[in-house]
Amino acid sequence: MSAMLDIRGLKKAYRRKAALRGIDLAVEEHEILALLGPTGAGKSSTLLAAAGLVEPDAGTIRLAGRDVTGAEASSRDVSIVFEGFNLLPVLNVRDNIAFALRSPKYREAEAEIARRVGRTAELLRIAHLLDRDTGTLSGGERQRVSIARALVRRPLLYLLDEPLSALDLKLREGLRAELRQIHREHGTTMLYATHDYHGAIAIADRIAIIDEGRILQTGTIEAIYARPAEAFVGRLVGSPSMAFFEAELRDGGLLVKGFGAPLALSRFGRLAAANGPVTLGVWPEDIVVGEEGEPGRVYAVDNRGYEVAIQIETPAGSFRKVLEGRRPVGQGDTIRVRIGEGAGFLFDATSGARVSHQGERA
Ligand SMILES: Nc1ncnc2c1ncn2[C@@H]1O[C@H](COP(=O)(O)OP(=O)(O)OP(=O)(O)O)[C@@H](O)[C@H]1O
Repeated sequence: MSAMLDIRGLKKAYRRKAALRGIDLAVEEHEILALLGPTGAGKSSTLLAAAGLVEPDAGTIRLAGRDVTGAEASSRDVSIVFEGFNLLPVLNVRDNIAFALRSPKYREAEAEIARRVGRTAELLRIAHLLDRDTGTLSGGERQRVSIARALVRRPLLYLLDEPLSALDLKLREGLRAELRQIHREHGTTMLYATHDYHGAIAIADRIAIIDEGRILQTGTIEAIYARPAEAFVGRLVGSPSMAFFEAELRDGGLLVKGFGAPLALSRFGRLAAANGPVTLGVWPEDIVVGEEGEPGRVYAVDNRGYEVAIQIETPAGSFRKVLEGRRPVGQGDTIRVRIGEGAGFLFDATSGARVSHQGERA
């Protein structure tokens, strides 16, 4: 299967400051790929380059097998939704949504346009706004109209850049479900940029993690959980994200700062280094909080009614974890933590690259 969008070695600098440092990214046909990364990671630049709105310094971009690296934006069959709004102020909502369908490129029949606009407006719950002036809309309404403008077309690829950021939680969840519904019905292909982990896993088939202009890892969320490529991946995924502990490989064991007994190394599989400082990363779900194990202190408690999110401090590092129950622990409590059997990954203390290889063949 060839990719719908295939980006190789994409580089871009703005005023000699590198924003993209060799992006490799493939979006398969009919998939939703989330591009997940913190602010300034290069998400928008990647999408703009794919749309032909930013000229790359190096690399190639292929769309449905065709090399479009130097091609005009208008010749690429993509639809883009940006954080900023792209509405035409002189047209009402209906004509904004219909705009692309009336362009010389599409020139759909008016009856077909009316049908598509009506259906899309219904999906996005803006049917009651169709005759309104775009200038009179709220931020959330404008964003929905903007998404409708993109979705009314059937391009090869949708590029969505934080499309739901201006919406409140309920609307955001509703729209996410609707985007997935449109995806199911039409087998669309989407590249969806976001800094929101929950949003990414809720909508995407696969996730590509981006930081400082590089893709750190691409895969299903299960695959990323099973084998995070770098410590930074653990910081970006999970809810809460990965717990990190300062540790040291010494004499065939792992000494974790402040822990009584060393951890056996067998759990970590093949190791790249024999001795020296490492970072132990553990998914919070694999840390047991209770009566046994190493000492820790509850630093903060965030009550959520039926569960609590707590921050726990240990001599080797602090981490967040969710516990069930109304008030299982209180702020300032001394507790014990135990790292579950076979859990944890080791990362290079400086570069953050994973140095343990559990579950992988030597
Ligand atoms: N037109 C521009 N001129 C100068 N620098 C830019 C320009 N566009 C982006 N940058 C810089 O390039 C880097 C990547 O920006 P980009 O907008 O692609 O990141 P992002 O991941 O989309 O961030 P955000 O989530 O904040 O939108 C940042 O350091 C940004 O400041």
